[in-house]
Amino acid sequence: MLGRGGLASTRHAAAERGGVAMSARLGDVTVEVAVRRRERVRVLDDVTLDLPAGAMTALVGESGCGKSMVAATLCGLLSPGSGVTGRLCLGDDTFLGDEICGRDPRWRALRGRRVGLVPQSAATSFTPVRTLGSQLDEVIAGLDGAREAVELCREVHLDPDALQLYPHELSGGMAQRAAIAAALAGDPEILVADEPTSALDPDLAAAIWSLLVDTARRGAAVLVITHDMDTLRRAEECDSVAVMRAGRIVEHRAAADLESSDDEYVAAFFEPVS
Ligand SMILES: Nc1ncnc2c1ncn2[C@@H]1O[C@H](COP(=O)(O)OP(=O)(O)OP(=O)(O)O)[C@@H](O)[C@H]1O
Repeated sequence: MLGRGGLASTRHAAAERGGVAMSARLGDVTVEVAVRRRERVRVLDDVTLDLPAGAMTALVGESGCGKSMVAATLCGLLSPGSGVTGRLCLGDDTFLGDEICGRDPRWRALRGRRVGLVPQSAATSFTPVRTLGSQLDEVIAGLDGAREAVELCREVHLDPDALQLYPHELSGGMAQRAAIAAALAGDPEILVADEPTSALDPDLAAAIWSLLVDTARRGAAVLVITHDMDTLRRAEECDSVAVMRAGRIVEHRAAADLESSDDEYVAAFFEPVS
């Protein structure tokens, strides 16, 4: 049974913030990251992506196509020195061009509280020298979270005994669930999860997908970046899937429509594995 504590609290948080659930939109966003002095590489190319409140969106694409860059852009975590054009709307806040990078002061009130990230490298998102419990407590206190660490653990199907452990004592799957717990601590209205089930067995992966779908159904805009096409196929409640290639979104539609796409690259993602 999935924890329901966050259900009420996300609605409550949204109500306190004005009653309007937040959606996110990337509009014509191009990102170039600095690789050497005076040299930049284009990693996102004119990306437009709508993440409506209350909807679960998946983002798929070949390795290196820019999925994690979309996550970093949505969370204001692009590296300093990146060149950005376009527009990012997070609820009523609009960021233009380089404001998207993350140094704009408005990001401080947004990160964690309104926009949450489950990073791809879950294990390294915790410091190795402190227990998971002390780190989760700190995140909850910093974000004025409504739920305690034990409650968050139960919500993500992690045994609360794990709170006593140091990060190196967690399995990959435990670290992944701990990172999801940390991302949920501030009840964000926009949740970006980068490969949240890559280290989980199929049953746990399905449970985490249900949790993410629930998070969307209670009003959050949820983006899940994934290679886990089996779980994605079973997640019937996923509202739409965006497919990326070489820094661009090539299609964004309901999963059922993408299966019959004329684009071979897109259709290949949805072919059943024999
Ligand atoms: N800091 C950086 N400096 C230079 N290039 C980078 C940097 N970070 C990412 N890239 C490049 O940006 C492109 C997109 O990377 P990204 O991590 O977003 O891909 P991805 O689709 O998430 O891949 P994967 O599925 O393997 O995680 C890649 O070509 C990568 O090499």
